Amino acid sequence: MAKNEDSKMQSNIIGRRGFMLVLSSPSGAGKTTIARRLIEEENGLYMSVSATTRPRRPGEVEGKDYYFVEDETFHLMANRGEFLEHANVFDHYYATPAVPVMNALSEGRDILFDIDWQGTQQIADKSRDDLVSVFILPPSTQDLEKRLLNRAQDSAEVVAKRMSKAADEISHYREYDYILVNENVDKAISDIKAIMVAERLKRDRQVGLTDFVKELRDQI
Ligand SMILES: Nc1ncnc2c1ncn2[C@@H]1O[C@H](COP(=O)(O)OP(=O)(O)OP(=O)(O)O)[C@@H](O)[C@H]1O
Ligand SMILES: Nc1nc2c(ncn2[C@@H]2O[C@H](COP(=O)(O)O)[C@@H](O)[C@H]2O)c(=O)[nH]1
Repeated sequence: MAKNEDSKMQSNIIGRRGFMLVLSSPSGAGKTTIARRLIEEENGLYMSVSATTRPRRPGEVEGKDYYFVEDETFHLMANRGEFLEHANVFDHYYATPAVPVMNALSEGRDILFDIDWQGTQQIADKSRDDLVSVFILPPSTQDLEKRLLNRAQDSAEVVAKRMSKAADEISHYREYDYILVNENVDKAISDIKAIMVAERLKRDRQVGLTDFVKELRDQI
């Protein structure tokens, strides 16, 4: 599928600061599925690759899905201030390396995050204006459990633990800018693309706007 170039063109003329597009949801609602498609289809959108102490799942690739690190390395990096946010989720540590994100934003690239509500709160505290947050709900609890089981990548015990935390995760939906029910993946993706188009046009993100408008007016 061709990548969407439309909203990039205006950025090239005026100059734009990137944003952080955060997806959160209870485990299994579909963040990873949606994120992979968005990265494939959206020009100018890049995935933030988190560091984690959780064991690698079959098929996961180091540096693409996660940076898999030992507990000791994780805490060393956290103490050195290398993370934009970090949290303990389902008994493992997860964190967003800060440098790639900061570079991307200033270069006008948008960054996609698949992180939990704790990380989203930390990013909102540090950098609210750069944040666009989307909370994804499953159509039903039964669907959520079915998706976790069908994914077939976690033990029954892990699935049960994730289901038991779902209500807590969902209780944070009010902290997000946009709420989507992921019943149909294509619809969820097209809704997020619509959000991105609108967010790319926000006046405050268009850093070259004053100069551009001045030039237009001077030409009249
Ligand atoms: N709209 C949908 N309809 C049916 N199945 C879906 C839908 N969206 C995602 N799935 C499936 O549900 C399972 C869980 O999806 P996914 O791994 O993307 O969830 P997640 O939110 O990233 O979970 P986690 O937080 O545990 O990483 C996958 O097998 C995926 O193919
Ligand atoms: N606060 C953060 N949460 C993160 C990060 N990377 C992933 N996550 C969240 O953890 C759970 C579990 O993920 P899984 O890959 O083990 O299924 C899920 O809710 C992710 O959104 C991060 O860097 N920071």
